[in-house]
Amino acid sequence: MPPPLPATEWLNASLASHNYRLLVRQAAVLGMVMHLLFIGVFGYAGVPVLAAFNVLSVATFAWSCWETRARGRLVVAAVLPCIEVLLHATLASVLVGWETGFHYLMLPLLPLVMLASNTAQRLKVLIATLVAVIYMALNVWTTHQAPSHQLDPLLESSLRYTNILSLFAILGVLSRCYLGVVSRAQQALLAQASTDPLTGALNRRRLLEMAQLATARSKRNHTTLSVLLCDIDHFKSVNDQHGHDGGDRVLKAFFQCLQEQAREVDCVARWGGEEFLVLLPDTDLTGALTVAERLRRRVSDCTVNLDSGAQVRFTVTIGVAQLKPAEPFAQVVSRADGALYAGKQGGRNRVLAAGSPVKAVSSGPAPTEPSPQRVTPA
Ligand SMILES: Nc1nc2c(ncn2[C@@H]2O[C@H](COP(=O)(O)OP(=O)(O)OP(=O)(O)O)[C@@H](O)[C@H]2O)c(=O)[nH]1
Repeated sequence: MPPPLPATEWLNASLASHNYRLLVRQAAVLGMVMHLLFIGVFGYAGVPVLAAFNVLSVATFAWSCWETRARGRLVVAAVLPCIEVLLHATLASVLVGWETGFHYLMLPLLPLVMLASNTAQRLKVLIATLVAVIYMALNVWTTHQAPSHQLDPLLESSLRYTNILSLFAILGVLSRCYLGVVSRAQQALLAQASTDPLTGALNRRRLLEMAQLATARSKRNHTTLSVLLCDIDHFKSVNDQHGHDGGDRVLKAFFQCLQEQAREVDCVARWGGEEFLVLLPDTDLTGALTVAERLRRRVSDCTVNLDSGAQVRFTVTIGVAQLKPAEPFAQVVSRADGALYAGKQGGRNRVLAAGSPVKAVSSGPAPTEPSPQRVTPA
């Protein structure tokens, strides 16, 4: 799992995602189509300067579309249409008047600039101020100066309503896009807050949340719930012999083994250091002991190949306990911990059950004592 990223970097990563690239490309294609139509409209209305400008606009949107295909040029692809909108709105307002509503298309530039995650705050404020000044200057200019081309009233209204509709559409799409980015970043942060960055296992905090739910469900539905507390044997010596990186590789391999043995409804969490806790809903002690023994065997068959060429074999000791009625979750963990401790004392590489009712997986008399019981000989 990659190291955790700060929130702003998650946002940047989301903005640079495939979806955002696609959105800019679609907007560029739409811009090309709209400006192709404007070439015809302004040609027909006898405003050759605007018709010619729209030829440039089509070229700009085509360029923007092409930039979305090149890696890392998303900023260029997004900035080109913004410059075009600013120039087009200014020119059109001066030549065919404020009433045509081209100035409306300048308004989405503000949220676009302010939400751009890679731009420095000062630059954002500068650009936003510039847009506001141009907008107001245009309004003042067009209030005192008649447009150089007076359009047919029907065409003027059609252009105005088209521009108003475009404004709503752009703001709607922008809001939807930003919401998507924020919710993806939120999900990523939530996942980060719930998992152990080294192995990808759930962390202790998340496990406790899930355990609270599982305990409540088990008590309400009168179903069983068990826990496995698993601790790698002599892990310190793995670190000592193969370095911390080697130890980390063993931890990851161990988590893989745990995941392979667990069902989808089970929760595997890093409880701390080289200790993992597995929560087994709808599982009684007998079932939990079976899972634990399978896991113990799987781990003892596992070989971790390190970059140094060394091969590491390791074993695990597992304490198993079933939740008793009315028992808090911390108590069942504490009993599993007691069994684990006894397993370590007894020689390691074994599965021990704690509490009552106790049943051994291996053949032999079923233990009757609530104290830790050895299930598997080392
Ligand atoms: N590489 C690595 N080591 C860790 C990590 N977290 C804890 N450890 C190491 O895990 C070791 C745990 O050692 P001990 O508690 O003495 O246990 P042990 O050597 O496994 O001995 P037993 O549990 O008694 O079999 C310590 O050396 C910790 O530094 C980690 O994230 N990565």
